[in-house]
Amino acid sequence: MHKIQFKILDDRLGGEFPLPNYATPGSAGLDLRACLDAPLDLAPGQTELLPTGMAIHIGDPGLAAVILPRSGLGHKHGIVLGNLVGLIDSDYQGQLMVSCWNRGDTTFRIEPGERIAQLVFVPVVQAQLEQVTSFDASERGEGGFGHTGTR
Ligand SMILES: O=c1ccn([C@H]2C[C@H](O)[C@@H](COP(=O)(O)OP(=O)(O)OP(=O)(O)O)O2)c(=O)[nH]1
Ligand SMILES: [Mg+2]
Repeated sequence: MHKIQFKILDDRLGGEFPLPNYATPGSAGLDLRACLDAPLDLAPGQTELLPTGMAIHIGDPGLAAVILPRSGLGHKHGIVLGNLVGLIDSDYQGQLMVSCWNRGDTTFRIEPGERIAQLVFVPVVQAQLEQVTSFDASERGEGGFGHTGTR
């Protein structure tokens, strides 16, 4: 288990709002909570940047974190992320923010402390780009975007 430093920026976190934790031993994501002062009604098409009340410092360039939608909110209520996926750099020390987008057709109420998205830590490879003028041939070559067909 990796150790990642975090700071509580909203006193309700760890009090009335539980700290992020893995819901089951096999869970990949830590749920992030909307640290709102009052319920927020997100109208169809509306996007709001919500604070999570916490900051992390990953500190290792070989790791990053991604913020992903919760499948229940996304599928049943159309509550996904305005940036589709949030990428948290290993040197970011600010508050984790969640861009919440209501892509559905009904208003959705987000309650203070509600679990709105999930945080997944992922390995990262930083690459040094090496400029060339031609590549060794590959089977695919420049084919893409459906090149291999649909069946
Ligand atoms: O959903 C998100 C996405 C990003 N971030 C924070 C952490 C991340 O390290 C930083 C920058 O994100 P990104 O590089 O994706 O945004 P940018 O538009 O390229 O901003 P910057 O110029 O600061 O890199 O913002 C969040 O808190 N939530
Ligand atoms: Mg960036």
